Order: sequence, then C-alpha cells, then structure tokens
Amino acid sequence: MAGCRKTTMPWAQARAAARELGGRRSWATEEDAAPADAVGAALARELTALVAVPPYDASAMDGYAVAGPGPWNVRGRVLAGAAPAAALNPGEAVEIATGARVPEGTDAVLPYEMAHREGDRVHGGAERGRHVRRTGEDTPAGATVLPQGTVVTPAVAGLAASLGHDTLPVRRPRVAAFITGDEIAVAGRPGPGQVRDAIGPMLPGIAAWAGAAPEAQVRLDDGLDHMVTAVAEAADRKSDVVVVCGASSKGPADHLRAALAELDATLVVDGVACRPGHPQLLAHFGTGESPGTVVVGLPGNPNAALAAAVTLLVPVLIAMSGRADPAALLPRALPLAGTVAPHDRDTRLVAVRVADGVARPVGHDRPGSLRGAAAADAYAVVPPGWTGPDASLVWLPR
Ligand SMILES: Nc1nc2c(c(=O)[nH]1)N[C@H]1C(S)=C(S)[C@@H](COP(=O)(O)OP(=O)(O)OC[C@H]3O[C@@H](n4cnc5c(N)ncnc54)[C@H](O)[C@@H]3O)O[C@H]1N2
Ligand code: MOO
Repeated sequence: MAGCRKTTMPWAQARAAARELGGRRSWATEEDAAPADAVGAALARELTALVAVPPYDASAMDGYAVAGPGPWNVRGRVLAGAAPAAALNPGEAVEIATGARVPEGTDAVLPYEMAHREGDRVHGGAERGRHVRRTGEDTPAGATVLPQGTVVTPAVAGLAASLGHDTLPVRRPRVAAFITGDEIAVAGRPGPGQVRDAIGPMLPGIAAWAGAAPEAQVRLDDGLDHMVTAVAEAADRKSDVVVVCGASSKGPADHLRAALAELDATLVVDGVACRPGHPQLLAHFGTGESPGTVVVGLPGNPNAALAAAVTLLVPVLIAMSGRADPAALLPRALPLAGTVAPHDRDTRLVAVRVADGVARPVGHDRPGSLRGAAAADAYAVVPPGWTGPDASLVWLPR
C-alpha cells in the first residue's frame, strides 16, 4: 500500500480532523423530541424552566394547613388537584394532602403524626414555614437549569417535563450503515467461504454511546455501481453519517474510494497510521463551510473496524451532537503492564483491561479478532517511539 503511505494521517491528527468536521455539521443534527424519546441525545440549547417548580404553594406532608398559633378550627379538607380552599384566618386550619394547594394565609403544615385532633379542633406544635413548598422555591420560572450539550438521561427527561416541556431540542446524528463483502453472511452459521458479519452488530451500540441514532443497516453486494447508488441515496436522505464497512482498502472489491470520487465527495482522511485500523476513510459531501453527509469508511477486519470507529466515527458523532466525550470521566492515561513494543511508524491500539490503576493487555487483539476487545475496557494508545510506562487510553464503547 505504498501509495497510501503518502497520505496516511497520524492517529491523533485523524481524531482531531474528525472532531473538527463533526463540529462543522452540528447544526444539521437538530430535532425536537419528546422528553422520553430524547434520552441519550444531547441538548441543542440550554434547558430553561417554562414554569416554576413547585408550580404553586403546596403542602409537603399529609396533615393540616394552619394559620397563626394553635389550636385551630378545622374548616374542611383539600386534596391534590382540587380547587384551592378559601384563605385561612389565624386560628383556622384545613386538612390537606401532600401536593395539594395550601390556602392563602397558611403559615405551616402540621403533619398528622404531630397533630392531635378532637372533633373540629386540632392541636400541635407548628413551626412557621414548615412543610410548605413555596412556588418556585426549587426553580423560578425562566431559570436556566442545564447547559447546552447535556446528555438527556431519564432524570433530565423527567425534569424537562416538570419544567413544562413537551419536546426538547436535541442533537442526535442519524447514522446509516452499509455492510459490504460478498462473503459476508448476516445470520446463522456461515457456510463455506462465508464470514459472519461482526461489524453490523457493533454499530448501533457505538452510535448510541456517542449520542447518535442508528438507521437501518443495509447489506450491499460488491460492485462500484451499488456503492455509488447506496451512498448517494443516503446523502439525499440527509443521513448525517454514512458508515461503510469493508471497502476501504485497495483490493479489487474495495469501491468506497472510487465511489466517493465519482460522487465528488471531499476526502478528509485517507488512511490512518494506526494498527489495527489502518485503511479508514473520512469524507463529506457539500462544501467545506457547510458540509453535507459525512462518510466514514471502516476496514473489514472487525477489530480494525472497532479501532477505526473509536478513531473517526465516535469523535465525529460527539462533535456533531455537541456533547462531552462519554469517556471523559475515566482515566486518560495509566501505566501499561507487561512488555509492549511500539510499532516503528504506526500508533498501536492495544486492547487492555483496567483494574487497580493499571492497564493490562488482554491479547487476542489482532485485526480480525474481537476476542480481546470483548474482554477489554479500553485501547492503550502506543505511539511510535513510545517508551512507557504510561499510555493514554481510549475507552471502548459500552
Ligand atoms: N494490499 C493490501 N491489502 C490489504 C491492506 C493493505 O494495506 N494492502 N490492508 C489490510 C488491512 S490492515 C485491512 S484492515 C483490510 C481492510 O480491508 P477492507 O476494509 O477493504 O475489507 P475487506 O477486504 O472487505 O475485508 C477484510 C477482512 O475482513 C473481513 N470482513 C469484511 N467485512 C466484515 C464484516 N462485516 N464482519 C466480519 N468480517 C468482515 C473479510 O472477510 C476479510 O477477511 O485490508 C487488508 N488488505
Ligand atoms: O491494520 Mo488493519 O487495519 O490491521 O486490520
């Protein structure tokens, strides 16, 4: 692959190029989603309170809303969702349920446990202000509650609903995938000369981890025409990213590069100096200022495809959705156990398990094998000339 050597990009530079390209297309990935459907996506704008929380002065306990010093005359009962009771005068009380609107004039709520009832009178020690949740005491209407880029978790979805939102503006890139290779079988035990697709099953989880929405995967027959048609259709559909697996090298059936040239796409990365994952591609339609669909070419060897996905696909998706890297809370570098020799030109991505502050190679991480990655937490990044002992880590999607 001598021709490829000239354009092969250093690993760290390739990741930076992917982030930079994704950032240029972030505007395109916005949609409005119902809070529950938004889980996993990133907020495209800050979250503000459309209503105050609590939305009205409410009781925090089941008991009696009381006004002034006791004992109090009990005037009736208010349940949550009911019309507000008339204002209390000092010496009056209403029986009240948690979440019900307290009448005007309420000074405190006396929980049943602290109350002594005799007919229409109730006694007890009520501390002024106790057990009344005042309008907006948690969040006033109009307050900014979460910044743009926050990942919507189940708690964020519930919070957004409590703040009055029916939909949320989120960024969630749509990722189409094409699996190529006439030898690839997508179900069952592979027949003679066949290989079971091991990349397609990884992609939805990788996409979701990076905050994207996977679209249907399509199995493509080998052939330049098929590739041109499929990629052009995905670009017309405005998929944000098209992932093409197993057509990025320079063999007779590797048509991605030719298809991109025929479709006039701009090639940003053509080969990355890493092992595994060497033949990977990054390209886009549209213009430099306003990129259209982004194309990521992953190698066919499954561990090379995973390495390429963490190199180009994950950074592009994270930048498109404007969220923090999901691995950002994990250690960035740790001592690497054992004897790991650097490659002379390429960055090695070594499958490691992380425990007790040490990264330990797990083996079985040749380009064609996912055994190592399946047992690993991260790839240790071993650049050319590395002397150790610390290696930076790129965490595997989980
Ligand atoms: N002359 C050269 N040949 C190759 C080079 C090179 O530099 N010069 N690089 C090798 C490396 S490294 C890789 S990685 C592969 C990448 O090739 P492709 O992306 O074009 O993929 P294929 O050739 O179609 O397949 C490679 C290998 O992977 C198997 N495969 C393909 N798709 C899948 C899938 N979805 N699931 C499981 N396995 C898959 C396929 O059967 C092949 O065994 O190129 C080398 N060649
Ligand atoms: O370098 Mo390939 O990308 O080893 O599998």
